[in-house]
Amino acid sequence: MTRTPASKFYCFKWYEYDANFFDSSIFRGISNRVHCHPPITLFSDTSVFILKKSCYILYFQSNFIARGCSETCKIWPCGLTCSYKHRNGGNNQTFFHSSAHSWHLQCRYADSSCNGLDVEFRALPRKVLWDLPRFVQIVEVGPRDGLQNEKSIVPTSVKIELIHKLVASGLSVVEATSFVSPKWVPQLADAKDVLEVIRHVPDVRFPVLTPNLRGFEAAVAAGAKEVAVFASASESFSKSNINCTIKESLARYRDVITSAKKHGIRIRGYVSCVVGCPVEGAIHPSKVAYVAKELYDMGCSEISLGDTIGVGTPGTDFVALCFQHVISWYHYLSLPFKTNFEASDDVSLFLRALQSKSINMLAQCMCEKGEHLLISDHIICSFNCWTFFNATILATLPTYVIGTFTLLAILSVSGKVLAMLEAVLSFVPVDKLAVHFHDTYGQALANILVSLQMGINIVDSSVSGLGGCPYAKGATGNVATEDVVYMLHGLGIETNVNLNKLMDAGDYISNRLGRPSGSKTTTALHKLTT
Ligand SMILES: CC(C)(COP(=O)([O-])OP(=O)([O-])OC[C@H]1O[C@@H](n2cnc3c(N)ncnc32)[C@H](O)[C@@H]1OP(=O)([O-])[O-])[C@@H](O)C(=O)NCCC(=O)NCCSC(=O)C[C@@](C)(O)CC(=O)[O-]
Repeated sequence: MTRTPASKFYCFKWYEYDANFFDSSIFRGISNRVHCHPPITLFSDTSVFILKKSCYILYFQSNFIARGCSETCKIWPCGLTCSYKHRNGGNNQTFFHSSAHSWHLQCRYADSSCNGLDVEFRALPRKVLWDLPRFVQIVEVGPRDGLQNEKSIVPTSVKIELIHKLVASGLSVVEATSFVSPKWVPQLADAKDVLEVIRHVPDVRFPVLTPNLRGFEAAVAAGAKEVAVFASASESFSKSNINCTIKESLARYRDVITSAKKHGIRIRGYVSCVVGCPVEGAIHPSKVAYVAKELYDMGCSEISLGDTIGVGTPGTDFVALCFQHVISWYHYLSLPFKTNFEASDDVSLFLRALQSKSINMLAQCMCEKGEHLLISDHIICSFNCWTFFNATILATLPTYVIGTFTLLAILSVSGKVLAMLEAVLSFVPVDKLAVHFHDTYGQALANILVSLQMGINIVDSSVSGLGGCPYAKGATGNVATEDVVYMLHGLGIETNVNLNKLMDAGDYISNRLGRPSGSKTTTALHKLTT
């Protein structure tokens, strides 16, 4: 299986089947079914395919599917009607499918009426879950993120016992506490006492939060071997959480990181509000990419992307899909770029980026020029994007209109996890990224799954779903570690965590806090055993 990272197309050969496959009843069954649907002419969401002597499938992200065979190899832009020559029959036939959900329809349809499609069904999991990691590193944040929001002070001994229980379940990274101002977070005023006891536990990493040099020095004095700095992609949240602008926070963290490097201390970097902010609403991916890049360039060994208020949803939206289509059209038609968009040089630059590369470069362009581009927002107001959903019209529109449309599409992707990840991945290697989802809207597991599909294999979570940020109004707890482990094990992904022991830890802290566990897995399994 090969992957073309530059364009974010995924291409893989249909390697189970050789050319004989196309003569088989399976293929004929599918193709007959497909022909029952009207051929598509426009926007078949993400279906794009390459055909050679054997069959290749090429698709955007997790969507597909179209297939066929031909003697020639050609990449078709999304949504074009495609004719191909069947190697035996020689008839030209239209073979694209027509809608975003075509894949599901196709399979179900085939199941009810075609023989021999079992093979097709057995291949399903591989198609859907083809790129998941084998191992996921869980970063347990319960003792810090989970407890920091608790109103009544949890005794230090309880915090220490909780950490021991979490470690006993197999968790090897446990964020233990914060060396922040006790005036700001009174619950964690005992950071030194907690760390001094647990730091002797072998083979476990205990990162602690440090908001400034003062916190860093206190943490090192207490025996910290790993610290975490926490910036925000939202200016408003930065002010309410750490009382400074994003720029000021990055300057502070530069000092912390410089000092940490001297001490040989590992640094984790957080970016908060990566999809939404309680004050500013949707956060543009370019802002997240900018902060993540800064932290990474400074020397953070891992960047954790936090959906602080849990508003993110996994998917891209229809407008964003259209954005992808626009790019395809540009590539396919090699449209000339009349940079007659006189509004600003930045827009011209942006259009050139659009012409030359993929969404990655656009994200980069947005990151560097984002401020100016956003100023150009008014330009897009006069356009109604729905007018442009027809690809034929798109192809004939003056370049600047398409550019405008694209701006609109980009602006509309805010609040979506995939778009955010894609922007960040332009700057930070995937193995240096972690995700940190609060579960306010019940989207955390879905967001984790798409993050895994994007190649990320470090996931933050909190035992019993404890947590919430004292400075993020309305935010509830992190996704429960028990639920994450249950899902990962269900997917066949290793975590080295024993779910029963983890639930013990969850029960322990829930009892101490006097409320039921926030983990659905724990609740369900307890019901079974009582
Ligand atoms: C950054 C500050 C300190 C600025 O706070 P400030 O008031 O602007 O700073 P200051 O320098 O004026 O200090 C105020 C007082 O705190 C003291 N102080 C100053 N620094 C420290 C320190 N390190 N340790 C102990 N004490 C400290 C300092 O000495 C002074 O004491 P006073 O002179 O008034 O007696 C403050 O805003 C703060 O501590 N904020 C932390 C807030 C916090 O912990 N939020 C939750 C964590 S972030 C989060 O949850 C998000 C995350 C990471 O989980 C990811 C996600 O979900 O998105």
